[in-house]
Amino acid sequence: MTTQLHGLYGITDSQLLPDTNALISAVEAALKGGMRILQYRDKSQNKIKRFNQASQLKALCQQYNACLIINDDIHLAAEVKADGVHLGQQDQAITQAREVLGKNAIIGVTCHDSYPLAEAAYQQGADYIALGRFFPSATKPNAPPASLCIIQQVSANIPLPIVAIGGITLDNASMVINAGAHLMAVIHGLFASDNIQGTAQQFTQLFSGASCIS
Ligand SMILES: Cc1ncc(COP(=O)(O)OP(=O)(O)O)c(N)n1
Ligand SMILES: Cc1nc(C(=O)O)sc1CCOP(=O)(O)O
Ligand SMILES: [Mg+2]
Repeated sequence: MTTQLHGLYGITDSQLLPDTNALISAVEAALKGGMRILQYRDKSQNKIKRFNQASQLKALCQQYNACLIINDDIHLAAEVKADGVHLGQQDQAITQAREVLGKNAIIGVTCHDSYPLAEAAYQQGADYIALGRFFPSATKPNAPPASLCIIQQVSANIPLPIVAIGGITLDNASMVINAGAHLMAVIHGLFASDNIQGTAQQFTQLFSGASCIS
């Protein structure tokens, strides 16, 4: 598997897009606009809905040569043959994800504003480091704030792609890119847009050569 982690990283939100048809249409619009990495994030306990939605998103992402990452749930990632999983500091361990998903899986880890957490994630075999939140977030208003300096510090010392998250919009995206972020993880700034395809296109144009080939 050849994987380049770069560009727009859309994340679904079960409150913003509760209906499966609306979810699939919104994601397809973002894929048409150039998004090549998608995270399925649904905090509900509805296993059947989560499996059905994640399976449909896997097929859709495959159609567009895009990666599907599952938030929090290593076993759902395995069940739907997703490309990887995103783990927070309160989620399961990287080693456990690697054991279940194998060496080619993409494992991303939330490191907030912390260099020691980023260093630990790198040592434990993470594939990308997520930092944030950089701007006020409509989706997760209580996420701890991060300064742009952490992007510079991590990119200077750790050879992994950096994902910036939290309140990212077309207006502020260039700040995280200029600081050294390789991917922008976006929920509201993408999926709450009236024109998701056009917004994805504009985010994608901020990068060149974004792709995720499996
Ligand atoms: C790309 C990306 N970065 C950070 C997060 C947040 O993960 P976590 O801290 O586990 O919080 P939840 O998303 O699970 O509420 C993420 N999901 N994706
Ligand atoms: C899921 C999540 N994690 C964050 C963190 O800082 O770890 S911020 C966040 C929400 C991102 O959504 P939006 O683009 O709407 O702000
Ligand atoms: Mg989590």
